[in-house]
Amino acid sequence: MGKKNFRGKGRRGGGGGRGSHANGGWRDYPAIAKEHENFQNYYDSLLQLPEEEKKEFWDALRRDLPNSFRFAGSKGHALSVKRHLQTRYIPEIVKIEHQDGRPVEPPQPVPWYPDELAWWMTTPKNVVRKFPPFAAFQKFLVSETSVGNISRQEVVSMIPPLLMDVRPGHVVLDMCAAPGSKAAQLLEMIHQGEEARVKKVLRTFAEEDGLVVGKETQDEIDVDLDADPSDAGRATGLLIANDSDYKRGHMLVHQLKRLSSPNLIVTNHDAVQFPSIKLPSEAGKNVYLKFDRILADVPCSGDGTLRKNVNLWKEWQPGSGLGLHLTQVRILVRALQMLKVGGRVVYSTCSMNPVENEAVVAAAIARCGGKENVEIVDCSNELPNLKRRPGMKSWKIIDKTSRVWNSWEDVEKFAKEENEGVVPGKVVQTMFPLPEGSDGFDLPLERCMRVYPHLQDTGGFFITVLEKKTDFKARPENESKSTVTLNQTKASGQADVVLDEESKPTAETEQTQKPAESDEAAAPGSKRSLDTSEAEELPAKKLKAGGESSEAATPVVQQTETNNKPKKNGPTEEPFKYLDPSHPVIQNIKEFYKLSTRFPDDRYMVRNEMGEPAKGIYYTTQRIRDILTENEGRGIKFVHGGVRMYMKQDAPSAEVCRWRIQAEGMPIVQGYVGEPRVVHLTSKETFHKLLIEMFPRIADDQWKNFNEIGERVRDIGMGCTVLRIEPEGDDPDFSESMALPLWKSIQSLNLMLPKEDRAAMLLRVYNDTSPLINIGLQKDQKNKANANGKVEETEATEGAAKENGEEKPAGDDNAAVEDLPTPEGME
Ligand SMILES: C[S@@+](CC[C@H](N)C(=O)[O-])C[C@H]1O[C@@H](n2cnc3c(N)ncnc32)[C@H](O)[C@@H]1O
Repeated sequence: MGKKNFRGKGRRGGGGGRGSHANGGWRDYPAIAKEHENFQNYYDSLLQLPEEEKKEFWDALRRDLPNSFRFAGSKGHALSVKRHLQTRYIPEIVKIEHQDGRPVEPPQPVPWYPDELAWWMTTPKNVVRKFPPFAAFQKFLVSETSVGNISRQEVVSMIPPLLMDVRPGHVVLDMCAAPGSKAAQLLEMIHQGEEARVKKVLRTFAEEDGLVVGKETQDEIDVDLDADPSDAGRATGLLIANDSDYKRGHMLVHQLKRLSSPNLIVTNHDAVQFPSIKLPSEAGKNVYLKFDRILADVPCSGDGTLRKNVNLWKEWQPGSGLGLHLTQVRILVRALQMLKVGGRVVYSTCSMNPVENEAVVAAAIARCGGKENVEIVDCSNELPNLKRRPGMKSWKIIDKTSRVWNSWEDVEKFAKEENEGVVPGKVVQTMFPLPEGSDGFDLPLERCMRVYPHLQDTGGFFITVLEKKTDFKARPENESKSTVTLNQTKASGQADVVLDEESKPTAETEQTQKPAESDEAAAPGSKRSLDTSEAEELPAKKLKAGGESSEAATPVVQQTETNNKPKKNGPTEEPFKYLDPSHPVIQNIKEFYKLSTRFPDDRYMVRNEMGEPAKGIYYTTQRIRDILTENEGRGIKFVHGGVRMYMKQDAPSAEVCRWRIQAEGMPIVQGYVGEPRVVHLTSKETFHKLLIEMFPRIADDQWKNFNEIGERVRDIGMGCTVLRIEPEGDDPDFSESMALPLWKSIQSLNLMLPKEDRAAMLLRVYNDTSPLINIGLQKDQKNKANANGKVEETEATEGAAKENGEEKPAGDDNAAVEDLPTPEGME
């Protein structure tokens, strides 16, 4: 391929070097004026950057954000997808030139991300999307993103999970998780090493159980079985991904489902009142879940995202962050309460405003009893290549009228002397740095981390890692140490939401906690919402003690958030009902697939009130089973849990199990499926045929076209089988072992994979972008063209037609519709 210039409507030439050109020279549409006097003045005075750095800071904020992505999924798989970027796409990208002849900068690894699994390039997303020379690369990005192998994520957003130190077996909560890019990283960490561990364990009893597990891999040799040993190598960790917004919660489910993890639960709660999750009782005592790691990536004003959300240049308001401060503190306090001693909370925002950052950290630590109870972890040795600045120790507050306040004392004075006791909109004491000499003044806030746009060409971001040193009872919010009378705070909506009695639906207390904090068992369903977008709208209130209006009696009243609107709740979710292992369907599945008795059969679950298998059977970890079972009827809003493992299917005869293994459940169960239901494939060519052809025929000797698996697919019984792909040879594009569901019917075979998965594999393994061939449909069309109307062949299926978006053809009722299933997600 020769050199390629940009051609197209948006072409302007120039720009594009990392950090060197104001707009990259790509854009054609009217630019938003990237100016905001107040905003600039505030941050200039706040950050106190040296003059030359100040310019770099603002120049960076005005530039397009680099286009970044992360290779996701298990490490081995992620590395193999990364190899394609390096060997196939980068060599082509470097041939592309700007109009002025400068070469395009190819994607480069993000310097601080482990294993070079995160990459970025200066060419903006919209250019890659629109310009023909990038077409193949764009296809690769889209295809791998659609199947979950690539996560399009801003680089700063990748930092918090990396600082959480999540290990296999950990119990993790992501309190504000939607849309889920950080949750996906956390889930990957929980599963780290699982594939190799499971294989290592399977190998130990493979011979005894008559299982063929293939060659021993290097990963298997290297893996540490002790990292998560208790469940035959399977990951035992748990991620609860929560978001208070129901719709965003579903985006979260969509994003995380692609990882097919039985270790994931998605919930829909206000993080401030995240409910205590009950575990099976121990010695007659109630036990509640505590977390090893919690991510509090809280809602924020987002002024660090200016490069991505250019509208913020217009929309930024002085005091944008003020309305969120209290919610942020409450979320962080709740996180610290739910943490195990020794556990970590990572608090992060995409805001640069200390009122949402250091002030929140300081206020939360103060409520939790100070630095003896909660330590700010020194992370200076972590991610050494990440450039950052220390957290601030002093700052000013700007209110919504642009008035700048140096201290809470000034605010009180103004309120009392000039404003009839009313504090300027939403300003509260905890927003200010602690005065010298006060408790907590020596908190090492410099350990907080600030990422500025000009340091490494990113968005602005704030991260702090906190470690719980001991159990504590959090101080109620209204127990202020302020000299200001705050006894009206209940009336103004500042009641202690975590601890208050009315939010407890049951009389249960957490026996795992010290008695002092037993009231932490906050319950679901409390009436109080703290959705801050609503709180932003609240008018300033003026409250007077006892209704009187003398100056001396006028307390200073902090305006805070209240709740007057309903939460964005969704419909009631289907219940989660676990099946008894003796259920005839489970027995039938075990028998048909000759499942090893070592595979747990007490973790199968269905999603209907009857508790009977109807459409799908899901699988979860044992811990999730316990959680979903114990908390039934406690009002906890679980919106997702479990991996679909078996789907109901029309079967051609009574001997064929009507429950086929679903692709997403396959990695979990495949190693335990008995040889009678396994087909071993080793050749790249055979796999290509199965990927590109839907419903390829095996009847009339056509099984001979299937090379090494021909005889096997001719002889194996009908129904679902495990197709184990065990590449032979040293072709790096065809080197990954995998297991996929293959359906055998009388006349044909079909890989039970959604179309986008087939297309992604064709692209990845064969660099093939040709369309899929639906043999079933071709046959059907041939039949219809047959003027006699006699349908001689039965292969064309309703499912196949539907899969192509067609209605079942009229008159086809005569056709003996065969047993070909259409994979889920193909319709
Ligand atoms: C900064 S975003 C989180 C981004 C996410 N962690 C990620 O990496 O994709 C903040 C999220 O908090 C949610 N949210 C807002 N208020 C909340 C509350 N009180 N409790 C829980 N979630 C909340 C919002 O719906 C939003 O999805």
